[in-house]
Amino acid sequence: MSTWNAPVSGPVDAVVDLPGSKSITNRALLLAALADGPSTITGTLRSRDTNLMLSALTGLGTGVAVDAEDPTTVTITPNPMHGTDVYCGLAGTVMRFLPPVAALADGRVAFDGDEQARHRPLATILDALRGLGVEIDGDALPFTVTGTGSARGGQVTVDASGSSQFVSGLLLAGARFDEGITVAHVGPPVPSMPHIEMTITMLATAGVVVDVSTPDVWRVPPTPIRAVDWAIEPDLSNAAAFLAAAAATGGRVSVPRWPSMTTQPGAQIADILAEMGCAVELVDGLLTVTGPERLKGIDRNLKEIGELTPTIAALAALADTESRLTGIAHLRGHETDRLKALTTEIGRLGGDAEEIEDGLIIRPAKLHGGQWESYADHRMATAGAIIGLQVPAVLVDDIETTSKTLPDFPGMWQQMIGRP
Ligand SMILES: O=C(O)C1=C[C@@H](OP(=O)(O)O)[C@@H](O)[C@H](O)C1
Ligand SMILES: C=C(OP(=O)(O)O)C(=O)O
Repeated sequence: MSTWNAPVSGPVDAVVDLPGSKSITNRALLLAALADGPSTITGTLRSRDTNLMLSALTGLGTGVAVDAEDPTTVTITPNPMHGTDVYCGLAGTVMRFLPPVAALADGRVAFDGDEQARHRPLATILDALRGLGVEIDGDALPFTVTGTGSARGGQVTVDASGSSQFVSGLLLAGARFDEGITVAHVGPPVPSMPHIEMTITMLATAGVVVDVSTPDVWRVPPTPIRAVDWAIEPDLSNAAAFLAAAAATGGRVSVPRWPSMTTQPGAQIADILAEMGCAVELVDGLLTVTGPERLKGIDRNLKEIGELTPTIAALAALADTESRLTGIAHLRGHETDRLKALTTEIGRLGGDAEEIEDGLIIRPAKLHGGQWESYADHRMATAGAIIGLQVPAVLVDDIETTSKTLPDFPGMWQQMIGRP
């Protein structure tokens, strides 16, 4: 683990091409492994979270062939699945998406992950699978799923207010259950609904039509999952951190290959930056953000786009007016308790951030340099980098943790500010 002196920068002027989306990559890999034939995936994100998914699928028996010249082109060949050990790291998409897949394996699948991952909520999905007759030992990491080669499926009720990934996980594998699956949510609203839309849209592309005619109920029929040669979009949530650099420095950042239609909630960063005072334009797939002289705070419910919070909070700490970020109580169960982490770290630099029941209030304050802890959270590390563009001597610990979803964040950042 190394301390990284976040570089200060004047107005940036850069084009930043982002690697593939974590969320789309891990869904595509999983669907390909359960499909009715081989699939080739292009633009595959190769980062810690997606490499963990690839290792887990390999362990379960799936054929994985990586192109020798282009590691982002991966061919997946489905095979009957068997018992193995699955290491989840800190990846929500691995620890929540794979237990239903393990239920289809013939044998004992033992899951474990990083120390911090042992504190992320999992019981909801493990209890749901138990309710469908799957043998599971444990309520959090580490736990085991003992599969019999098939799963009955059926109807299950969950409280998914802690994470949309509980619903996505059940839907992604549900078509392969004997009776399909019907998931009903009962409880406070589900966060990150666009990520459930992403799941439903990708299932539809693979020939699985999810019935969404009743609110908060998702019905997946038992049907084959078609093989699809997926082309992965750039990661718009990671793009957000680079676009934020334009906002923080009064500079300009463009991201090519910005999809005209997408299920990625990260696309909403464009609206948010506009509301904070940036000029935003999308021309022929190139999204360009030009930062203002003075950033405005924002009053916004971020329930749908919780994963953008650290990026938005970093900008809020640099803004001239107060920000209220609400609808994000569930961030306490992300990679770390992000509400506590952001409040603590912004405060350590002299900022004024207050944790409220479902979010944060961030008031204008003069910031100074100091230590910025990452808590093994990639988005905390990038939030420190954003503040460090304007505030000298922000020392970000464990910058390597950004490799969870980006293979070379420090290199890309240096290149963006023109100091490779
Ligand atoms: O399904 C997905 O790919 C994700 C869903 C969201 O999780 P939560 O609903 O737990 O916020 C999001 O924050 C996470 O980064 C990725
Ligand atoms: C919440 C996140 O990740 P995970 O997929 O591990 O839940 C995130 O990337 O912001």
